Amino acid sequence: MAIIQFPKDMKWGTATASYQIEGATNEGGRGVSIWDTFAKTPGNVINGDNGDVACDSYHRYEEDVEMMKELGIDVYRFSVAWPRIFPNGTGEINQEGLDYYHRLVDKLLEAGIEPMCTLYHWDLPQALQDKGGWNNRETIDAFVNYAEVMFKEFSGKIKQWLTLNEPWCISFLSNFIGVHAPGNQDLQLATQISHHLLVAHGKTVKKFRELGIDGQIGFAPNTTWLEPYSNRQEDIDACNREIGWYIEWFMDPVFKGTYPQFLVDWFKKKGVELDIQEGDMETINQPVDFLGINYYTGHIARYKENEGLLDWEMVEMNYERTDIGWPIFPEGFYNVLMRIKDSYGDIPIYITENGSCYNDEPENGRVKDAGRINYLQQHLTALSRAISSGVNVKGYITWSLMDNFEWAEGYTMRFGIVHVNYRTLERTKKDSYYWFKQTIDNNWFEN
Ligand SMILES: CCOCCOc1ccc(-c2cn(C[C@@H]3NC[C@@H](O)[C@H]3O)nn2)cc1
Repeated sequence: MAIIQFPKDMKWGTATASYQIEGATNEGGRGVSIWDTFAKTPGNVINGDNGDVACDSYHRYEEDVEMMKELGIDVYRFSVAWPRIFPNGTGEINQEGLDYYHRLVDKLLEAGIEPMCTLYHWDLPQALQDKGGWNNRETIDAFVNYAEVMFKEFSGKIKQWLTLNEPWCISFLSNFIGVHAPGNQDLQLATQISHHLLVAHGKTVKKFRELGIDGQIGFAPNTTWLEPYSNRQEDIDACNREIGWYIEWFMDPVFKGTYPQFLVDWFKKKGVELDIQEGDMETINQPVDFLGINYYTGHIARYKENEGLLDWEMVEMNYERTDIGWPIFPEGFYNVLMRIKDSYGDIPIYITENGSCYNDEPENGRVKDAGRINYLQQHLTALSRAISSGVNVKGYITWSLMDNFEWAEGYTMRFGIVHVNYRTLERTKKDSYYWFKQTIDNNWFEN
């Protein structure tokens, strides 16, 4: 057994997102989002699930904050539903929407918990989608306008801001692979959207600086790791393309001001022509205060000609998998963090999402989610290794505080350290909640 110890200033937290937990989609003046539309289109979400009720956190946020206070976390990462602030994306501000987030943030501050606000976690106002969504450069300015309102309204209360959650999911998963809203399957469209997202991020960071807001700002790309099946260069290159699609495609523009040429060339071969306007790359290349990193899984892979977009295939190595089918691959977590350190230096990093899907149900009021505890132990050990190797990790925020709407998987996949009964909305703290509480309290755990 080993003691895994963390730095004394390590921050611990939990994460959620508006569409996944709030419910009350027709309340408080909220406008329609693309996820309301997508989820209500038959076939898009398992069981036809949608976010109309979700965890009802719009009404139950006080109970949720109490659970977080008992947990002893330092920071709570939540997202704001843009359609609650601007029901039509732009134009008239919905005061009821601002009021809800003031209630939430005030409750967090009262509990001694730092709010970390994600401005965009996928619930784009449908009115903007109707005008082309992220493919329309006007949406960039609409986003900056929305962000400016939030910065001014919550200045002094919220001091940790994230512009975008998982731009790879917003662009490629949602507009090329097509399993998330709005469900397009067009590589040119998706790649152009990825560029517009980065411009929106850069313009928002510039606005944050211009306003002189007290606080820090970053963004939260999702990452993955592919370990080459062999040391053949074709296997190494194939893994590099997939890792780069998540990491370098989004981080090189922000930290280096350029797209990774090997991927630009690869996409060009696939017929993609990026429309980059004068000044875009300088806008994107704004210094950020910290980098959010989301990591869940990785696998072994090898080159396979003409397979998928990037010519690789997964090699089944019988890794243990979580209930959503993702391999448990903690070495990938370490490797991702080391790759980022080697590429981008000592940028402060928050792990803004890491967690696992286990669908254990309560028995006599207890949820024995040993699998989730095992996943946390393995990944926090990998994180400790990365910190010992010099990665500048400031905090660890687990996904998620509670079971919630897991996008196309609906309510069938549970990522929470707190169980939610979606019929009664009763919350039940799982064994992993108590394990995480002890780890936070100690700032170490026994592996
Ligand atoms: C047919 C091919 O299908 C490919 C599916 O490809 C993916 C990739 C990645 C994901 C994914 C889901 N999550 C968890 C969320 N992160 C943000 C938060 O809202 C969590 O709910 N992270 N990555 C899903 C699907």
